[in-house]
Amino acid sequence: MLMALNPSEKFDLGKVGVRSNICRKVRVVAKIRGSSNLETELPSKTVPSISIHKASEASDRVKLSFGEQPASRKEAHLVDYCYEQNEDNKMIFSREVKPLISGVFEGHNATVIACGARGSGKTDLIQGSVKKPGLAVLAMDEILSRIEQNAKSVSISFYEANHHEHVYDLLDPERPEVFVFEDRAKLPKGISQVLVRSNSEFQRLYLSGCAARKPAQKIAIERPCRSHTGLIVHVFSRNENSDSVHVGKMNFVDLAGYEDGRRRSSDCRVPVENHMINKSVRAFLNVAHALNTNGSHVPYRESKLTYLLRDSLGRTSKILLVACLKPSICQDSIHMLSLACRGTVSANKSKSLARPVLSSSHKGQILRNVCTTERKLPETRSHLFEKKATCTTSTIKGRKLFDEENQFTKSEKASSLSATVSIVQTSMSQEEISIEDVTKSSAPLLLDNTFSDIGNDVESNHTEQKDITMQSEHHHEEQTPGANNCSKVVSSIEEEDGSLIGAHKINKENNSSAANEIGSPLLSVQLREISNNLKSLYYSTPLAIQPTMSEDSGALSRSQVPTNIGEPQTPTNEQSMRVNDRWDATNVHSPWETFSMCNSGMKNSLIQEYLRFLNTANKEDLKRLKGIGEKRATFILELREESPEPFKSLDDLKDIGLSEKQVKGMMKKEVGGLFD
Ligand SMILES: Nc1ncnc2c1ncn2[C@@H]1O[C@H](COP(=O)(O)OP(=O)(O)OP(=O)(O)O)[C@@H](O)[C@H]1O
Repeated sequence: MLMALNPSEKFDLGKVGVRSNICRKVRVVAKIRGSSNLETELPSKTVPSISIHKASEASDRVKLSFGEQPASRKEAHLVDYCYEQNEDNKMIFSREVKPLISGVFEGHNATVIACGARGSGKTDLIQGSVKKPGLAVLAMDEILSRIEQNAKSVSISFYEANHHEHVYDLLDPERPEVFVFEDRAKLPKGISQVLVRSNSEFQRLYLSGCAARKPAQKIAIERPCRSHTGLIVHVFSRNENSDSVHVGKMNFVDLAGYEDGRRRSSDCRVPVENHMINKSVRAFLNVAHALNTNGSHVPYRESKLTYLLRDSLGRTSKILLVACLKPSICQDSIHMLSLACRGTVSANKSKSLARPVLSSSHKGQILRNVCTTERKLPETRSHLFEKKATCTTSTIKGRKLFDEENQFTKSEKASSLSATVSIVQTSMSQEEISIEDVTKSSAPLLLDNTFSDIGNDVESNHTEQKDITMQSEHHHEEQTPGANNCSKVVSSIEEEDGSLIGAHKINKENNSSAANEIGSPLLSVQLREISNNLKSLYYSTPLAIQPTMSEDSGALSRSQVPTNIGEPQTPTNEQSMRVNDRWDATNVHSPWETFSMCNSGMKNSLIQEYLRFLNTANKEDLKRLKGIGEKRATFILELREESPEPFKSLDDLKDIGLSEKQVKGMMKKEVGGLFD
């Protein structure tokens, strides 16, 4: 049962549409779909009702709440407007989409995103039917009528992305998988663009594209596999030389239906696709949230699709997010609505309510902050770890939270996480993250995953530091940014102890001036250095590799500094013990284990060096890498224009169209080449 507003109250056209969305970039509206025959037959008592209350007299914004309870601040969801069952696509089009079309002709990209639970009417909204056309069809009609007046032309692209985020071209009868790049004109390459002259032509193409996804969609008779679809409408004009010039584009994204990732299918399995699909749905909502809260970072890289559409999801684009709701309200609908309207409170107010949805690059920043903090603190490394264990009230709360959920078992993990949470709070004060918000979050899975990722990242970062520090003792401090950080940690320890400062300082100065002169040395040269480093590690004792801490201060002792890089020696028990003291998380006893540790350090250094190379090398040098040709090198440079350090992990190589397997193959080839 819906509590309808007085229609005259609702359609105060002076206040609706984009005009009421002054501070926020994304307009968020809800749409309650019509009831099917079955739903109409259900007695109203069995269907929880949606209550719609005007948020204030001055605007069209409404609060949605569910069930019989009166709307309180906690349970109400604020949206810019709510379209009820009797309000059809034509009305939504004229009030919401038509104003965006004018913007496209003026050069502003626009995006309409439909999100919601499964079966909430997203496809009905975007695609519609022959009798009741959807927003995309109505928009195309409008665009086609305008291009004639404005001497413009229009083409379309249509794609589908599955739960692995593989993108398929729906306008190509073969339905091939495409790797989508953008060229300098911001046009997607690798996906068909078909010129459209009339609406009938468009409908034929669009409907055949829609039909093309159906057979591949079915994985089981009862449960079609979920996927996202996207239509891009490109508007062009002709310049005096009759060349096509891209004016703007409009995207219609029909996101796959959200379904609780823990829900089991009829054969009692939890489908893996649930988790994957939900992740990319959330990526869109996280982008919308970041835009609406004026976040300093917009997490486009959380999903391939948000990255693909980033120029239509930017701060100058016009974005409409429609949260589709089933008339019979369900938990999935409420969850989606709560995520969709996170940023609607107000640009400023919502900052304090913002949940700590952390993107991978935020995590990267946090990890860098961990390193920087370690470097800056005057304490020795061991003191530092003690410090991490004593945390502020909120970090203790945070640790408790995760301990309770058995996210972390090792004490180091817990203390690393605590340190991370406290650093999140200091370094990301803009977002005002509070642990209470974490506990109250209506997206616990997301947060759990995010924080457990951070925990893992922090831990691997520590491991990486340990490994790299071993190498830094062999005067290769300049090898990687990570190694740099760690060597500085070692140096500060040395300074406290008063020993070795001179030698290291000279060495560092030499290295840094050499590095400045060289700029970005060739990867192969750097890899060779690491390779030589490995050789020296082969021929050194574990003690020589890892100077130990003196027992009371934890500082490096002069007597334990490696002086002898000669014949291999079997470590004594005492030496092994010291190794264990130094790296208390590991139990290194045998030469084999020591050797394995060296290898893992090598691998990390190689990866770091490879990424640094991608982030800094010039085009010609990039093309010397296996698997990087002219196109990819150009694309890498473009990525670097957008963000100075686009490659933070090997996973980021997916952005240049390389699969995990291809990346592994490339790394193997690079390393293998060293022994030629
Ligand atoms: N306005 C409407 N009136 C009556 N029934 C509707 C309406 N809109 C959608 N439906 C019905 O609701 C069901 C789901 O619609 P639709 O396929 O559009 O949802 P969806 O959110 O796209 O689903 P999915 O999450 O599976 O992609 C369909 O059976 C459709 O017929």
